[in-house]
Amino acid sequence: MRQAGRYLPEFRAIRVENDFFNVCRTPELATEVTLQPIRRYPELLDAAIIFSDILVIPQAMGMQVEMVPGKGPHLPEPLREPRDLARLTDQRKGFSVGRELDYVYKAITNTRHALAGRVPLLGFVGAPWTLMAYMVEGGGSKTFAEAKAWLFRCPQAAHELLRRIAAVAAEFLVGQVHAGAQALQVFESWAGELSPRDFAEFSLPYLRQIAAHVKQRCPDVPLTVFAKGAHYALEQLATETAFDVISIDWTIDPAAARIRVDRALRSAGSARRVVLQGNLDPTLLFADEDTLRRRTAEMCASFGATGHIANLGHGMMPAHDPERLRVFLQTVHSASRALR
Ligand SMILES: Cc1c2[nH]c(c1CCC(=O)O)Cc1[nH]c(c(CCC(=O)O)c1C)Cc1[nH]c(c(CCC(=O)O)c1C)Cc1[nH]c(c(C)c1CCC(=O)O)C2
Repeated sequence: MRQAGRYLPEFRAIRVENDFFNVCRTPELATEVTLQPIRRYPELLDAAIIFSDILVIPQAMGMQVEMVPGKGPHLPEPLREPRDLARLTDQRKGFSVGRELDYVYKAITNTRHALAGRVPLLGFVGAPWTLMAYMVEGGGSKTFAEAKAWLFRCPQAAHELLRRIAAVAAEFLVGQVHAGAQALQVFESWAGELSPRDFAEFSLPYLRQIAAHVKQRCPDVPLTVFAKGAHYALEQLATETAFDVISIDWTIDPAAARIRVDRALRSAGSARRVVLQGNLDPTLLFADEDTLRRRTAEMCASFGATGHIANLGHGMMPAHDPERLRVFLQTVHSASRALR
């Protein structure tokens, strides 16, 4: 998450001249920025993730989205009530996911060529609840009161919006595979704002639909879900969806997550193996090197020798030192060699 980004001076240099979404919309720039971390950490990163943002879907559905430096995403005309759904363009005649988001497909194809097989390329989307939260709040929020009020006050309109976002997201993921993405991730970054009951009603069904749609069309493409803060849903994600990988944040103990997922699969009589991804607290990159090494090795050991993709539990931060990230990456490799 934000493997490319402001912690890298070479990224900041490009952003001086270019607006965030201009980078997303210009295949050469998106490729350049996607490759920056791959070049800086040769042999250490096992995948690249296409430079884009989850908010390209609200844009494709007709909403204006700006990236305000130092503040994050801003949607100047948020959806405030159910009748605002009429402003969205996804149901208008002639709307096409492929046409609206063609620039992402071009960036993916261009980046696949530029990577020349060095590492696989990941595509991604935002999940419906997380995107709805931005579309209703108009940006980030401490409480998500506006978006949650929608869920409780107008559940039908909320489901209508979530269903429409899910349809666009699912088609967009398949299009990314056709453009060259070799694995996919779905970001439900605001899952933790929902109670288990509301996650079951407003998030899980759409995650399930997206996974089913993609798995039907692209059965061999690994599919990851990151539902930040949704510890309570580990078992459901493992047994009630088709995701191959569950990415967890640092508030779940890896060994406990492994046991819970395996137990849930066994009691559901499922023979499938779910991989876990995560989960170092990104703030540990601010610790001294010895602490970072020790905690990274502990994390790898806790996940176990197999079925783990090492990652941070959330995104890189602008103040992170790129050399500390190198220490993390080197330690992941040495720790996993030792485990095997
Ligand atoms: C919620 C979310 C967003 N975007 C994303 C999520 C889900 C993951 C998560 O929970 O963080 C996902 C995302 N955003 C970005 C990527 C590109 C791929 C990568 O390198 O990881 C990915 C996978 C680029 C980005 N997206 C953003 C940046 C930094 C902005 C800049 O360059 O000005 C990058 C590199 C901006 C962004 N975009 C978003 C926010 C909240 C922000 C502000 C964050 C901040 O200011 O640190 C929405």
